[in-house]
Amino acid sequence: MTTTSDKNDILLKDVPYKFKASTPALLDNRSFIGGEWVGASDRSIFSVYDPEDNAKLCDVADLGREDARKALEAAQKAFVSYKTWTNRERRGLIRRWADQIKENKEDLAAICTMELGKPFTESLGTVKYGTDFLDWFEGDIERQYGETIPAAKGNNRIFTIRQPQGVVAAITPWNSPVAMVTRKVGAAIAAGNTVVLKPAPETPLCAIALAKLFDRSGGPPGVLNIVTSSVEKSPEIGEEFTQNEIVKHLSFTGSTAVGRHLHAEAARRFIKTSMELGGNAPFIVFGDAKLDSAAEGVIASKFRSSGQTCVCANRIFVHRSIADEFAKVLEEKMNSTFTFGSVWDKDVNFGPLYSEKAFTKIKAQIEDAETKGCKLISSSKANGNYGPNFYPPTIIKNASADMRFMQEETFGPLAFLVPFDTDEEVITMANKTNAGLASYFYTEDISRLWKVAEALESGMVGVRCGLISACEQPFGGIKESGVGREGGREALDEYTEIKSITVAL
Ligand SMILES: NC(=O)c1ccc[n+]([C@@H]2O[C@H](COP(=O)([O-])OP(=O)(O)OC[C@H]3O[C@@H](n4cnc5c(N)ncnc54)[C@H](O)[C@@H]3O)[C@@H](O)[C@H]2O)c1
Ligand SMILES: O=CCCC(=O)O
Repeated sequence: MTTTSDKNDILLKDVPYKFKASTPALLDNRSFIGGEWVGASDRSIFSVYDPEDNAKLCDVADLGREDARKALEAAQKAFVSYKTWTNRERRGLIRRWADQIKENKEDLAAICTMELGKPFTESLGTVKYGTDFLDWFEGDIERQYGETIPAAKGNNRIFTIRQPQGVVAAITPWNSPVAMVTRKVGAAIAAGNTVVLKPAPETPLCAIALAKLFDRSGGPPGVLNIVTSSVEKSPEIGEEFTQNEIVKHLSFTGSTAVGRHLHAEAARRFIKTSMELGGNAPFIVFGDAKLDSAAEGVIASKFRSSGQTCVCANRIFVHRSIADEFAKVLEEKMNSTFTFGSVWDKDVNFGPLYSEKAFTKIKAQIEDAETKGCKLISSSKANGNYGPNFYPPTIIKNASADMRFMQEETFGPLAFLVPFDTDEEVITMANKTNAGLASYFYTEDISRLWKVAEALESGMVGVRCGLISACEQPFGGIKESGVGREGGREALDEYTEIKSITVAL
């Protein structure tokens, strides 16, 4: 642990500006509690690194359990008045926040590129995706209807209303530091709750920037609070979130292992949870598929964000009759799709992995596949030096069920191709995982389309499309991929309670 010696608030320094920021004030390294920008009460800090070269970007306030408690108290205080806001007033706030993000999209994208290593053009896309959620929630806020229910007793009248839950504690991962925040926090605030957010230690700067924009939009103090923390201190914040009676809803996006732990802890106090966890998506190319479009689907699904999304294809099953031809088509498309280079170059569309840890995991999966006799084909243009965490988009032919990738998320740009013979066999293989987030398949047969879509055990299915993520879609998984849905018309329901009111006439 490092400690600042001067004063509580850590001033931003030593952040290399790799872009011409029109609003440099967006970049900050402090937390945000009750409308104040603060450092850790014990003055500790942690470092954030640039995935492109592993160089240190800056130090950030490393808050602990006491600070998290203060943030929860600030959120509870703010809830007292925020819950009286009309839906139209909340709608205005979400609108202004979305507008602020749109006005500052280049700065925010640049911060995303700095801390995540995402190519700048792709970061702009992720900022747009993040803002789409706020646009969507804004549209839904005024449609939080109740019902009237015919009563069995003649003199009674029953109706329901929806009310906010109170203080929501939110935890987000590093891999999508803008959209995972707006998708979760935007819905909670739109529904009338107040929030304490703990962003990932690897990518806290986007969350801080989003809070700055929220502040500028007239967000009242305490409605959104940010508690930044290191890897080491995150568990104590998790403990405070699950043990403090102020928290009414714990909303987590991240790995299944951490989600399982937090879900169990939250259950002790019957805190409502939303759990958006890991995936292990199957992607099936049936023998009748159009190979060009299936290959485009693989590229969209597998290689988006260098393979680092929860919905990335993880296991690609290809019918044996077309397996060789499909690998060839995929290789050609990969060669013509990707441009490598500095992530700040606007033409570059494929970046490094987010850390050395991720790179090591990919290498282990590759070694496992090579030991078991697989052939590797990497994108032909990827032979420059693109930094220590760069791994090129790669096809692994003739992969088999005994390999590591079948049971663990790859979270990197490795397309494992597994041949199959029958529909029954491939559906059994596709469902043979504890995860159930996304699945994809390509076929031209309408009867197979329905049967397979119904048989796949996942919360989301992409049929003849590799990119399914959208604000209007209920996003979430079954099995060990989580509980609840984010986005879609279900989103605000997650953050409200139904109250039934019976009136005797
Ligand atoms: N289903 C979805 O919508 C979705 C979206 C994005 C990412 N993910 C999943 O997230 C994972 C990648 O993200 P990650 O590596 O950041 O996951 P992670 O579980 O390691 O960390 C997620 C967050 O939890 C925090 N955390 C870790 N241990 C904690 C604890 N004991 N108490 C409180 N907080 C704790 C981390 O600091 C981080 O903020 C992948 O498995 C991916 O599939 C899922
Ligand atoms: O990584 C997970 C979320 C990305 C998405 O919403 O598509």
